[in-house]
This record gives sequence, C-alpha cells and structure tokens, in this order.
Amino acid sequence: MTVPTTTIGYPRIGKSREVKKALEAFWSNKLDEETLLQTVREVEIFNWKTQLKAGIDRIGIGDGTLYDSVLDWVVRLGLIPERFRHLSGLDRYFAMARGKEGIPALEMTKWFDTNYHYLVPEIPTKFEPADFSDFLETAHLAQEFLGDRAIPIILGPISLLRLSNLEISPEQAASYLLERYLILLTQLKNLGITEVQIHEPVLVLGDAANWKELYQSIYPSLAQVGLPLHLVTYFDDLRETYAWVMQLPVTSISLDFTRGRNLELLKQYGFPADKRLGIGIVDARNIWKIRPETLFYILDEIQKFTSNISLQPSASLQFVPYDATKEKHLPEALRNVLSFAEQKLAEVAFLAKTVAGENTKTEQENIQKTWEIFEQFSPANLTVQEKLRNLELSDFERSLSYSLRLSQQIPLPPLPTTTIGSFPQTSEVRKLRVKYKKGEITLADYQAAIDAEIARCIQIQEEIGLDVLVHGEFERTDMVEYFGQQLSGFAFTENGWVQSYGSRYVRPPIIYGDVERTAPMTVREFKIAQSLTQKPVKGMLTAPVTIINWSYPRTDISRQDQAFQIALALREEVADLETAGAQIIQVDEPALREGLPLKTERWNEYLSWAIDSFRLATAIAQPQTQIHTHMCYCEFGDIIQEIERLDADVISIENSRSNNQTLREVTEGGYSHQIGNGTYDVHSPVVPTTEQIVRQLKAGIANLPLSQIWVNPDCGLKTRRWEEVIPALKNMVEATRIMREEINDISK
Ligand SMILES: Nc1nc2c(c(=O)[nH]1)N[C@@H](CNc1ccc(C(=O)N[C@@H](CCC(=O)N[C@@H](CCC(=O)N[C@@H](CCC(=O)O)C(=O)O)C(=O)O)C(=O)O)cc1)CN2
Ligand code: MET
Ligand SMILES: [Zn+2]
Repeated sequence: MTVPTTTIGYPRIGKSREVKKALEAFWSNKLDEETLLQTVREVEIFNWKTQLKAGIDRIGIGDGTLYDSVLDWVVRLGLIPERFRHLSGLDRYFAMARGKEGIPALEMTKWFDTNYHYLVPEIPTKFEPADFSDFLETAHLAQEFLGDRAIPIILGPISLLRLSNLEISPEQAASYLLERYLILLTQLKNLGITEVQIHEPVLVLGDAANWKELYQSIYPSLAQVGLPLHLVTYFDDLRETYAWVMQLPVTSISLDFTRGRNLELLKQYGFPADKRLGIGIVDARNIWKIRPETLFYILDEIQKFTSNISLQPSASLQFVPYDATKEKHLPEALRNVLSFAEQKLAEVAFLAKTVAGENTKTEQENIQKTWEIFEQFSPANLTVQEKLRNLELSDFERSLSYSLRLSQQIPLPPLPTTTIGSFPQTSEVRKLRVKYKKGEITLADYQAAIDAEIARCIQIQEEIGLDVLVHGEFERTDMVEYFGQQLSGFAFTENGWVQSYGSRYVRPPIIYGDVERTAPMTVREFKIAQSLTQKPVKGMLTAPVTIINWSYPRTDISRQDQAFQIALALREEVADLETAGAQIIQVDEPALREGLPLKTERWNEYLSWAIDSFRLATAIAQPQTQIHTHMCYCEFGDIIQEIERLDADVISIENSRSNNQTLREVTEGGYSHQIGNGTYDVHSPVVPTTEQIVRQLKAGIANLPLSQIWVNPDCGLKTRRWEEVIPALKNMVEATRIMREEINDISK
C-alpha cells in the first residue's frame, strides 16, 4: 500500500526574497518587465523542484504571484472595475493593487484569520473578456517539470464571490463566473491536466450555509467538464455545511484536521466512498515540528471511515518561511523542533510512509528525542507563572473611569492631529542596522544614528504643525519583531520571511517559553524624542494579541496565558514610560479583529481574554495618562461594545479604503471614547489632497461629536517615502486648519 501526498500552496516570495527585490526594483524603474516576470517564474520552478524532490505526489501549482493571487484571478476573470478599464498590462495590475494618481486601489483586507492581505474584488456590472493565458502557460510548463503531478490551484467561484464587493446580485455574478470557469476547466483539460484543486475556504465561515444553493447549482455544471475536481477547505471545520458539501460532485475533498472539529464531523457523518479525503494534518500555520504520537492517533481514527486518503499540510505553506535549517544563530535545541515549509514537506512524506506501513521507528524516535532535548533547554519560568496565578480583578481596571479621568488628561486643540507611530524606514536606516549586526559599527554608533533620525523626525513634525508627536520607530525592524527581540521566551529568525501583502514581508518571532521583560524596551528612544520638543510625544507599544497573532505561538499553553504574560511585560513598560514623563501612551492592537475566530460561537471566549490582556497591559496607567490604541483593517461594527471595553481613551482606525464603513459602524454602535478615523490610505504611494482630507473630516464631524474626533493617517508611515509623507501630512494639517476655522465661524 502507498499513501499519496499533496500540497495545496507553497511560499511564493523566493528563498532569498527574490520577488520582493525584483518588484521594488521594477517600481523604481531599475528593472524591466521581462526580468520581473522571469524572476517570478524562476521562483516558481525552484518551488516545483523542491516539492518534487520531497516526493510530493500531487503538487499544487499556479499560486505564484507578482502581488496577490486573488488579484490574479480578478484579472484573469475580467472583473475589472470601471476606473481601471483604460489601463492595461502591468500598469493596470499594479494600479489595482496600489492605486495610481486619482485612481484608488482595490480595498485590501485580511485573508481569513491570517496576517496575509488580499485585494478585495469589486464585481462590476460589466465584465471584460476572461484571459487565462498566463495560468495555462504556467500549467503547461509545470507539466514539463512535474508531469501528472502538476495540479493547478484555482480560487473557487463561490469563495471569490463571498470575498468580493458586489455591484450585481450574487446569482447574476455567479452565472457570469460559471461561464468563465467552464472555459478555464475545459482549457486545462485540453492541456492534459488530470485534476484541479478548487479552493473554497469560505466553506468554513459561519455564514457558509447561506451559499448552499449556489454551490449545489454551480458544482454540477463544473463537474460536467469531466476534469476531476478536488475541493479544498482550510482554517476551520465545515460544521453546518459538512453533510451537503460531501454530496457535491467532486472527486476529492480536503479538510483541515489541525483546527476546528472536522474529526468529530467525520465520525458523525462519515465520508463518501466515491471520494478521496485530503487530510490536512501538518499544521501550515505554525512552525513547530510534528508530535507524531498525536497525529497517528488522528490518522488512525480517520482511517476507520475511509482508506482513500491523501496526506498534506493543513493549508498553503505560504504562512511559514522556507527553511528552518538555515537559521544558524538559533540555539540548536530550538532549531531542531522547528519546521518551515521544506521540513513540512518531509513531515508529510514521513507520515505517509508510516501510514502506508513502512518501518519509520528510528525517525519517530529521533523526533521524540529532539522534543525531549528542547524541553530541557526551555524550562518553565516559575516567577512568571506565579504572577499569572496571583492576578486580581483590580489589575484589569483603571483607577478612574473614562468620563472621570478625561478632564485630568493633557489639554489639546479641537481635532488634535497626530500620526500612528512609524515614519519612513529608509534604506539608510536598514543599512545602518545591517552594519551594526555585522559588527561594523558599535551599539553606541548605532544608537547615535537612530537618535539623529529621531531628532530629524521631531523637527519635521514640528514644522508640519502636528499636535501630538511620535519618535518615528526607526529602531524597530517591525512592531512585533522588535518586542520579540527584547523579551525572554521569544526567538527570532534571520531569514524567516513570510508575505504580509504584495512586496511587504514579515519575520514572525517564535514564542517558545514563558515571557518576561528583562529591561525597559522603549524608554530610551521616548526620552530622546520628548527631550527635543515641548509638544507631547506618544510612548509607543504593541499590545498582546497583536504580538501573539503576528508571532508563531506556543502550542503547549493557551493563547490566553501567552497574552497575559506579554501583558504583564507591557504593564511594566507602561509604568516606566509614565515615570519617564509620557503623558500619552499608545498600545497598538491592529490584529485584534483579525484574530477573531472564524466561527461566531467562539467570539466571546476569544474577546474575553483578548480584551482583558489589553486592560492588564494598560490599567496601571495613572488617570492623567492618555491611553491610545490603533487598529487597521477593522470591520468591527459587530464588536463595537468590546472595543469600548478596551477602555482606551483614544483609538485610531483604518477608514479611508472602506468608504467610511467603519465610521458608520462606530457611530451606530454608540462609541463614546475619542476616535481618529484614518483620513487617508497609507498603503498607496499617492499623496492625498487637502480637499480629499477635508471631505473625510466632514464625514467624521457629521457623524460624531467634535470633542471625540482626532485627525490622523490610517496607519503607520514606515512603508512610505519622506517625499510622500511630508506633503501628505502638510495637507492633513492644512485640512484640519480649514475645519477648525469653519467650526469657529459656526460657533461665533
Ligand atoms: N508583523 C507585522 N504585521 C503586519 C504589519 C506590521 O507592521 N508588522 N502591518 C500590517 C501590514 N503589513 C506589513 C508587513 C510588513 C511591512 C514591512 O514594511 N516589511 C518590511 C520588512 C521590515 C523589516 O523587518 N526590516 C528589517 C530588515 C530589512 C531588510 O530587508 N534589510 C536588508 C538590508 C538593508 C538594505 O540594504 O536595505 C536585507 O536584509 O537584505 C530591518 O529594518 O532591519 C519589508 O517587507 O520591507 C509593512 C506592513 C499588517 N501586518
Ligand atoms: C500595523 S499598525 C502599525 C502601528 C505602528 N505604530 C506604526 O505606526 O507602524
Ligand atoms: Zn495600522
């Protein structure tokens, strides 16, 4: 007996970030289009070879991308919104991704509960002709390298619809789409492709049952092409939809057995005899080596219901970096229990061999041994655990309620202006860090250079006329990695890059032990900045849930415990910042919304500890200290009460891309604290005009009492260039001046 193996997506950024480098060079006119496309192709071929070498039988292909694979499907399917119609080729592609003078980009939002962002399709009333030629070319090439192992990955029609903003009815859109998917499947079949993966992750969402009829009408039509369809789901279980999804006319169905309760559903409803079950068994969302005993138990249970199986990662491996063995500076005991994409391929192959009855005893013992060595390397921190046990309710409660502490906080003009924290991370700053890491400059040299950046940043903000200043975050590689680097219990990689959006990547730190603050983390830079200005400078921290969501967490203790440990560390930092003179401290929690479970029934449990962890981190602040928080990409109409329970004095939010949707939700939810709804989109290189910002401010003033409104961009400015930032902020301050005058005139 043999057990086949499958992959359902692979990292597409290149082992040495080739795609990012090529993209950035292309955007700054240092690379031509042909070389850019060639780079993406080379990365893709390299990935195929790696998977082939690892012995994967059905290799998912076609998920390589220049920017985002959802955008790729939008373009292939001809779903081009009116405002991009006059453009073509890459010019149009990148305009849709990043905007262009006068033409806003597609909205960008989180891909399910991950830190990956996709571009939200807008289904227009008029479609352009579909063009699958790039995809077919890729599939054809993949056949050359992989033969029948090449399995094209297609974003399913209903997932595409469910994740879109629609100008027409879903039914009408579905019938247009169906026509196009039929063409695609026929063309693939004509190429000699033997099977396709259709990814339908929306089947795990709480509202998936609403789409039942559409699935039941579309899939029989797709099946008629006669190309075997492999329906792929991930990130959670099928719950309400399990029974009817099993009846869809597909030849294979993949389920995630690392999250949710698919095993229980399988036991309850069984598995159809005419289909293959793709078992998502190796966790594609975390970086820990497998624990074979627990997985063999699950695999044994599953095999009681079907023997027609394939083993695979639980989702695309795009959520983990390429290769853990490259991380030479990590302690060996830790490195040996890490598993990135390449290691996960080997794990899938190992599990398949074992299930097929081959003797893998030695391999199993070796894995066991690496875990035992790791456990000795990272013993529990009893002091931290003791502190967690002794928490009291009052630790979560500020000493005065919002309405009572308000008057004690720093007085500011109406519509106070500020930024979200980071200022441009220029290549000079990054090069400086490389030099320091290589030992070419001393710590003192490095800090002096950072301080010079802070000084320049303070001066620029004063010249622009902002009310509340920031130090600029130049010392931080990333808002999560930076804290990881300073807390015990965290490890960080040198080359563990994962795509966050487009050309922007992150190196999520690894939480491997109990977390403790060993020294102040941000006080030095705060003090430098505040010493240079009479205006208030915000202390700037990252909150617990965001640190956890943008790291690879432990799996041996709960996320709540990890969040509380981080909260305790931040709490000490808040106290130290206050002592150092901070009157305003911002504790960013941008990932709170993203971490919300995909099933609504688990929201309360999550929100309860998530919000408590923020309170634990911040409640130590004196009443006169103004606590800010920031969230980006938040559709939080449905959790506005919980946002209020954070008890932050001021929150800044993303707003500009979602058409004031968030603002409406906040207003309708009766939010009573202060709020800065982003006045412009920082993810686009386009500089907003004063008029545009005035319009945005008017929308705010129409919806909320003046005393509640702050003025700020919708996120940090680190990805922008100074040439973009300075005029944009000048326009923002000018727009505020205009509004203040108008308000003055009215009140006279
Ligand atoms: N973790 C995280 N998730 C997030 C966000 C975030 O800020 N952090 N923001 C939202 C949007 N996502 C984002 C994700 C990444 C970046 C981003 O700017 N990433 C940088 C990398 C930041 C970094 O780690 N920089 C390092 C390493 C930089 C580097 O590439 N150095 C060069 C050498 C220096 C040079 O010559 O330029 C090299 O190693 O080759 C540093 O500053 O030290 C990038 O892709 O360019 C922005 C937003 C949501 N999710
Ligand atoms: C992704 S949220 C970013 C918040 C952070 N303070 C910054 O300005 O970059
Ligand atoms: Zn943000």
